[in-house]
Amino acid sequence: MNSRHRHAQFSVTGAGSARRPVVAERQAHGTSTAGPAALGPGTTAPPAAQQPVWPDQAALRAVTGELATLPGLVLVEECVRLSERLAAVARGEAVLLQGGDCAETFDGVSEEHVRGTFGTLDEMGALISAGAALPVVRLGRMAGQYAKPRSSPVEVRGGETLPAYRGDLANGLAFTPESRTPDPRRLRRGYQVSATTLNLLRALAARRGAEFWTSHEALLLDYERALTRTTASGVYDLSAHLVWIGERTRQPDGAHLDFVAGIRNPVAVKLGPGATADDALAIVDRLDPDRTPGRLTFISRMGADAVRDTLPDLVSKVQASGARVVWVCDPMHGNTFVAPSGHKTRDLDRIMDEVRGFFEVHAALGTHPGGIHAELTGEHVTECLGGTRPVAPEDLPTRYETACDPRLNRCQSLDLARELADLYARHPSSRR
Ligand SMILES: O=C[C@H](O)[C@H](O)COP(=O)(O)O
Ligand SMILES: C=C(OP(=O)(O)O)C(=O)O
Ligand SMILES: [Mn+2]
Repeated sequence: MNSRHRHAQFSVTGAGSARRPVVAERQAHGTSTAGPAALGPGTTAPPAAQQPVWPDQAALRAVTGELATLPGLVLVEECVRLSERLAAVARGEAVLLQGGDCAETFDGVSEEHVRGTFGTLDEMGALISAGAALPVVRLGRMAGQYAKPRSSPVEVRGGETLPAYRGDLANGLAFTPESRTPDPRRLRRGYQVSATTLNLLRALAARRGAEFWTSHEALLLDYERALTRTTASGVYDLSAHLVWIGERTRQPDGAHLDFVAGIRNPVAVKLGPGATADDALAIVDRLDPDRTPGRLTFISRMGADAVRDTLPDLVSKVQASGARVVWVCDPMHGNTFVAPSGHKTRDLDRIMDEVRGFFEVHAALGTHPGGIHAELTGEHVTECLGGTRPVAPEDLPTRYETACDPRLNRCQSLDLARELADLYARHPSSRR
């Protein structure tokens, strides 16, 4: 990874990000409204939170027009097959393992990096599969995870204020006015590097005759819409097999839910500690009106302190609605804090605690803990604390390379997988 990613420090307060109400982001400075491609007479575009403000609209139109003519990155039949695999997860017959960088970077696409994440997910999957005695569906946060929602629209360093980094699809990480100005040509580069990554992933998966799927947050709607195609089987976003909507953009009347309601890919939505059962039920009605197992995944990211209190009501009421969604635990985003050194970090003990809480909730309700969603890398970075080869607070500067959130390194990822294997083996619904 490029040295410019080292020592990334954040002036924004990371500790409370899980507690920030979703609506607070809606009117944030620097947020533009991106409407649907075509609107009927008298209709208005739903507001889109967390969009970059593109200064060059003509360049944006040119790039999105070009992307709209290019082949999709994935095939419709692949998306359909992933829906079938996720239906098995929803029925309790498989486990979902979703992971990868918080933010992929264009410069970070190397064979070593892609192999590292792929191999880590593969090893984790083998461990979890053995513990659960179930097949594991491997889904990378890869080949398109290039857009980031932010707590603050700006970053302040040494008295200078610039737009926050919103992912390589929007602007650059370097703290200069040129780099931080959103550039629509990045959308084309994002398509190209996603294709490069996918090419390698397909080769790695084929070598083992394994299935591997791709996913990213469908945040930057100009990009997602440009890669959406109307096919004989319906409308699909062919930028990835699965796309998800994040905690900051799941407003019921917002453009992001509106977008995924219109596509047939399997989709996921993050639910933070402020989410109510009514919020979840409204999302079910909107995205999964036919109650199709595999269509909708909820990614719970409550935080270790909240998961045991907040999750039961959501799971039981969604279950009572007749929906058979996949429940996945993201134990990363509710457990973020800033270390005294200024590094945004997470402690593996807290991550494990949230995972255990997630399993306890499902054990009490008799439902299936569908899987895990983690930010991780195969490299030996020092971004999260703890583990059997422990990273201590003083180690954080050694290899802190993430462009956004702290990732588990390979060793910490395997620690997590061993814990999951154990939890599945002991879970009441386990086949053992
Ligand atoms: O993954 C994403 C981060 O949690 C999100 O971008 C917010 O991070 P921030 O609080 O550093 O802006
Ligand atoms: C921004 C992210 O998560 P959340 O929407 O849960 O905050 C993420 O997955 O990187
Ligand atoms: Mn993240």
